[in-house]
Amino acid sequence: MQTTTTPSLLYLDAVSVVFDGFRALNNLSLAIDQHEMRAIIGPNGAGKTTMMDVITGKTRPTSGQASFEGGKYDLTKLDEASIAQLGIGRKFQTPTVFEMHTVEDNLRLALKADRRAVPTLFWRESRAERERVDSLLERIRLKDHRARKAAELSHGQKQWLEIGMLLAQEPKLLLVDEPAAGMTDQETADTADLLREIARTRAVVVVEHDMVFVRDLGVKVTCLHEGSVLAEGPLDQVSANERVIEVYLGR
Ligand SMILES: Nc1ncnc2c1ncn2[C@@H]1O[C@H](COP(=O)(O)OP(=O)(O)OP(=O)(O)O)[C@@H](O)[C@H]1O
Repeated sequence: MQTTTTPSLLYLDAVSVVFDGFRALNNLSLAIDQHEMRAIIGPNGAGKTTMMDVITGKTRPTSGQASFEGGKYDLTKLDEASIAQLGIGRKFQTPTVFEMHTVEDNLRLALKADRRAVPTLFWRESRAERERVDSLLERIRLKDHRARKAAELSHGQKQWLEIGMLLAQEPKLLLVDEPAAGMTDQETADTADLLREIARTRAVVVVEHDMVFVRDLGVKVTCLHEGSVLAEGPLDQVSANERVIEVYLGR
């Protein structure tokens, strides 16, 4: 692989993952640009989670290449912590916030884990920290809930808080797994807005089954099937693809 010539932020090249003879990913190639948001769709078992696992270093490809920042880093050679440190953040489907802490304390804790942070004396009181918490609260629409315990938030608000905690670490690429699952229609629409805002300054890959939400995102869509790309392009084009209808949308 010519790791130095690709301009993409994330580049998967012919990645295969074989579990006990079963090909969860089969020659999967995918390129994500800086500040691009991409929606990944596809039927159960298509390989979406396995693809995220390869990107984050949880699963090693059986063959193929995965690189980050225009080929600067070979993700297949790094462990999960090092990949997170490079600026790849992952949001799993179930929110994992500190329920007994307030919303703003959750964000403060996440700021301390800022992968770029230089240890600062009296960091707790620092004005920079307060400003960052305020700006994150604004962004994730929880300014009026800052002093509430995370446990008291709605499911959707908890998802936003966790996204805020990931943003505190200033990822270059944010991977988000089914953010709209279990959300109200309004929360779903707000989440699409939030992710669009986030994608102005970083890349976002969203795995999602909710087609209303995917339409709201208004971004390029990749449909996976049996571990490979079945179709890729604008949602209208992908959703008109006969094979996509057959294996996924027409169910
Ligand atoms: N650790 C593993 N060992 C064996 N098989 C696995 C393992 N992880 C995943 N698989 C299989 O690989 C295939 C792809 O799974 P994956 O979870 O990536 O699909 P998915 O597209 O995320 O599906 P869903 O939409 O249901 O989350 C599935 O058939 C799954 O059973």
